[in-house]
Amino acid sequence: MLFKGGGLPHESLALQEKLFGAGPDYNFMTRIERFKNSLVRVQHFIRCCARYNLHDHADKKWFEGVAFPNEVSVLGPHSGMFIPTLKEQGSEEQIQKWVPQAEKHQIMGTYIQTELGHGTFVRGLETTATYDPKTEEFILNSPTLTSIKWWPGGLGRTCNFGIVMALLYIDGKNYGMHPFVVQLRSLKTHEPLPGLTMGDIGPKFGFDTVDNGYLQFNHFGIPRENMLMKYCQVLKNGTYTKQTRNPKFSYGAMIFVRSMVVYEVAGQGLAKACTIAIRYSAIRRQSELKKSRPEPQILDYQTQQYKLFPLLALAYAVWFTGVRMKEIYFMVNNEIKQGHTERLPELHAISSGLKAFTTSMASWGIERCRLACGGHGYSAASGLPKIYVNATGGCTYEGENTVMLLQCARFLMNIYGGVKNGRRPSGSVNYLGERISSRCTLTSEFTLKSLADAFKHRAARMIKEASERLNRLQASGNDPEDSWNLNSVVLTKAAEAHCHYYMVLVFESVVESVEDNCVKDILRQLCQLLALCGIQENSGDFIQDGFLNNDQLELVKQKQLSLLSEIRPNAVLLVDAFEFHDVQLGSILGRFDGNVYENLFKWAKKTPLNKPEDLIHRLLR
Ligand SMILES: CC/C=C\C/C=C\C/C=C\C/C=C\CC/C=C/C(=O)SCCNC(=O)CCNC(=O)[C@H](O)C(C)(C)COP(=O)(O)OP(=O)(O)OC[C@H]1O[C@@H](n2cnc3c(N)ncnc32)[C@H](O)[C@@H]1OP(=O)(O)O
Ligand SMILES: Cc1cc2nc3c(=O)[nH]c(=O)nc-3n(C[C@H](O)[C@H](O)[C@H](O)COP(=O)(O)OP(=O)(O)OC[C@H]3O[C@@H](n4cnc5c(N)ncnc54)[C@H](O)[C@@H]3O)c2cc1C
Repeated sequence: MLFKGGGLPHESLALQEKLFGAGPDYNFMTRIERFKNSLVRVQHFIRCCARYNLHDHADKKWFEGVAFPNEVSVLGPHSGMFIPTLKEQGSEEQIQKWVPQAEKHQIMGTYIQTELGHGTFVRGLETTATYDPKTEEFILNSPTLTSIKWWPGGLGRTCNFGIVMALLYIDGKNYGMHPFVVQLRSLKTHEPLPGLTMGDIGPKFGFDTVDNGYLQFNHFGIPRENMLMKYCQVLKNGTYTKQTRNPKFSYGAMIFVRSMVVYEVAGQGLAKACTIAIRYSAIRRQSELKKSRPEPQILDYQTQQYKLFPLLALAYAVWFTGVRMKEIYFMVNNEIKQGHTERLPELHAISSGLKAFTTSMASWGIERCRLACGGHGYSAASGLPKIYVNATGGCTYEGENTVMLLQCARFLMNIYGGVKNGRRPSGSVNYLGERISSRCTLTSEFTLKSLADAFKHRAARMIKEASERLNRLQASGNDPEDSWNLNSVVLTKAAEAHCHYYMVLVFESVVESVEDNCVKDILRQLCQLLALCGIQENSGDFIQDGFLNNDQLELVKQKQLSLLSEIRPNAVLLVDAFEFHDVQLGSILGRFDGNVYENLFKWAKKTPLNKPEDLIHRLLR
């Protein structure tokens, strides 16, 4: 690991200091300046990776965090979607043709699926790719206004290639959604190729550094060899062949990004927000805790601890869960490459569920961190608004969270139905094969095992009840689709309970794996706090069937509050342990040296509005 802990080559840091510190500050730039500045950093990043021979994924990711603090560059869709889709869905010949060019950034690609009229419902997408055996071409077309491709990152001005998801038609027959490699722009002039209308979709809530764009096809021909043909082929004469029963293999890129989003977006975003809010809360002194005593650190107020320490525990939980999610993705993906696709449904379900669960929790948590920092939290100097607007995009892209929870719920209903027919579940849903014990083992000791068992009980009960309610709705005369819709709120909650249990279980396993007793004790406190807050915030789920009673809930609340003061002495160390470099944090409130006020004043004086300009003076006269 070359860079972990900030071993960044000096000139890159100097560049980052210049770009963020001494030079034009992101916060003082217009959208176009931010976009152009990002492109400069993309070029610098690519040169540094070549110069320092950066190939290790973790090193590149760390360096990306410095080069693009709390923002996505066009490298996101290029390396996170375009290249993986080529590798996963391309034939050997196609991989050889395009992947080397893409990895050398000779071509820059994106993933082009969403349309003006459809994003969630992939089967409702309208762009067509009609095979013409005479010219041995696919003719791509946007048949309607709503079929215009809309949102893909980098599509507006930057990318010259893309993977286009389109409906394959041969001899009038619709074969469904397939991926096609499409050159979008001339490699010489960078102008859109004839038959393509392209542009940027305009300002957004965040993502200022990415040109999310639109693309309209007007009977645009591409060679037959440009349909990615690992799993399905179209022969010269138009014959369609396929090597997989599962039509969802073409959805593979989405599973990859969902699996990465848990760590890269939710985990990193929440951990950074906690770092900023907790460091600032140790710096900021305000009000009077005791008469005639100095103003205390705001971190000494119990309410401030109650706001931030559960989020710190959550940040650690999402971080560990994101690491586990990546491990599972690469393990199952390797199995699939060897033809073993049995675990694809579970991978789809857990990646959909955790992507939704963690990005929702992280968005809520980042905003709570901002609110805990008073007025300076509302300043762009805190870095928190930028972290929020970029992280919260993860609740929508790669599958809107409600829809993703319903996909997870669909899998849970299938598994639960199978258990009733004698099938033994395994992996992340193995607990659904166990008898649900109504006996609560929680004691005032609050062992991690007893806490995890409480979340297991809650998830199993809610999944069972969702399944039974679905059956009752159908038994009372509703057709399957209406029954599903009338049960969808209950289904999403059951999916959330499953993901919540999964996250507590992962955290418990990490704590048990730690050998250093001091670290083990501190992480155990965080895991306990995570679980106790989960019980308190969802207490209805735990008392509904009598699993927990009021006395036990009172014990939960007391333990939760006592943990706050136990965690207080280590709170700053726990955020320092994330090892974010100041440039990665992008926050004056969260500076490692704690020198907030002096730098806040310096920063404010640099704002363009303070530049003496006749125009403004004239306006103000
Ligand atoms: C670029 C990032 C790089 C790296 C990541 C790191 C960090 C991220 C940082 C920044 C991100 C930067 C930019 C963001 C980039 C964003 C890109 C996008 O948003 S791309 C577009 C994403 N769009 C979607 O996700 C659309 C969501 N909709 C769907 O996926 C499908 O429509 C849906 C699954 C909802 C329904 O599909 P449908 O065909 O209708 O199937 P149905 O529900 O009927 O189910 C049938 C059957 O299929 C199973 N199934 C569904 N999907 C999959 C799948 N993907 N894999 C496997 N199986 C699947 C489903 O479970 C069901 O099975 P059963 O019949 O129940 O057995
Ligand atoms: C920052 C960002 C980057 C993106 N990058 C890309 C990219 O690179 N490539 C790309 O192809 N796309 C990209 N997208 C598009 C993204 O994938 C879609 O926005 C997303 O899939 C949601 O689809 P939609 O916007 O059409 O919302 P819709 O599908 O119209 O959903 C709108 C709302 O309707 C409700 N809803 C919809 N369907 C259901 C259902 N079945 N059950 C219950 N409720 C439902 C939900 O509340 C949902 O929020 C990006 C989007 C964003 C915000």
